[in-house]
Amino acid sequence: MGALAEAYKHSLLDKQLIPLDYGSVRTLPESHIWLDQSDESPYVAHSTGPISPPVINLMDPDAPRLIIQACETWGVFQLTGHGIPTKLMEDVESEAEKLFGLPVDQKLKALRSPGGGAGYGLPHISPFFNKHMWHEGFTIMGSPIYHTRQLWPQAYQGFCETMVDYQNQLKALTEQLIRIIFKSLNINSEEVDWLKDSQGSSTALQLNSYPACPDPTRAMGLAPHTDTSLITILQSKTSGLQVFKEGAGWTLVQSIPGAVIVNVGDFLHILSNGVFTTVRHRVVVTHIQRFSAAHFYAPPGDVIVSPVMSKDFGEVPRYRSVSVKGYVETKGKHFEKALSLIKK
Ligand SMILES: C=C1C[C@]23C[C@H]1CC[C@H]2[C@@]12CCC[C@@](C)(C(=O)O1)[C@H]2[C@@H]3C(=O)O
Ligand SMILES: O=C(O)CCC(=O)C(=O)O
Ligand SMILES: [Fe+2]
Repeated sequence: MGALAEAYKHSLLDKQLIPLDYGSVRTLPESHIWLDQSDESPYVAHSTGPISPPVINLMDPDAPRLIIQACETWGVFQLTGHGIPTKLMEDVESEAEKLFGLPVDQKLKALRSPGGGAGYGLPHISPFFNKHMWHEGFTIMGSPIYHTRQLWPQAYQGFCETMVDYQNQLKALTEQLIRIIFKSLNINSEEVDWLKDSQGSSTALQLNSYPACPDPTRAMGLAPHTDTSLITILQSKTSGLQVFKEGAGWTLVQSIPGAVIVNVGDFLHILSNGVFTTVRHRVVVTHIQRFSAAHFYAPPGDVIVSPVMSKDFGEVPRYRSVSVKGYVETKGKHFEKALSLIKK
């Protein structure tokens, strides 16, 4: 929990956004047609593209080098050999399927309150767009019990156990990756208090559902964004995520069974003085419903993030120092402009 709970708090105050009853919609409503938004149109790329992000096995002795390289070139890679049990990954997916399969009235009982971070609802970034996304999400920050009880007054335990187990394992995996990455940044993990005793770190688990869509090429699953995190780890059985790469455009990340997708977030971008790419990504939809689970990790709110200075990462800082809290607030107010607002 922590600082991430404050994300987009203010942008939501004036609008209560409620997901559609997707199951009952036969044609795409005007409010959900994105076609006119030129190069941002979901229609542009439903294909894989000639190149795609690297696949890295964490057990490979060469993994650290490959990870650093991927952070620079793509800002995203797929990871195998990560140790997250297949059974747990499957359970997360099937619990998500159960949750989003509930009747709308039931799901609305766990609706995110205005300005609240956790619960059921449309993406937090929705107020920055004039069209709605073809999406419904369930955000977990800290214990999932409060909102899950509203969904299943009696039978919330199985869901909660799976999510808590997943949160713990994903947090540990994220911290393992951070240690690898910090080495290349010349940061001694042993001297980073919040990493040694990660109590204060902020995490969030986002379950995403992209309902079956009657008109996929004109709808947007999740609008282009970069993540407000140090690192995000994503799982999905089905493809749908696209990443933007300079020179290649929007590229579909083909799902590999058992692999997770790791992406660089804004904080790692700042820390690396802009050398690691905070990857812009979005989600396309199809006639078939898709689920994903994204785990966000950020340092505690009062930690100051400043670009590291070295031969490899530059002698001149490209960003001003920011507190995690302060940046989350700037992102919530200015979204895409947040990084440029803290440029030197
Ligand atoms: C911890 C986070 C990170 C959040 C906000 C908060 C909780 C949910 C995350 C997402 C999940 C869906 C995409 C996104 C863009 C959104 O709308 O909500 C993400 C956002 C961010 O990465 O900025
Ligand atoms: O569903 C996906 O593949 C991506 C989700 C995502 O980008 C997010 O939750 O931030
Ligand atoms: Fe994302």
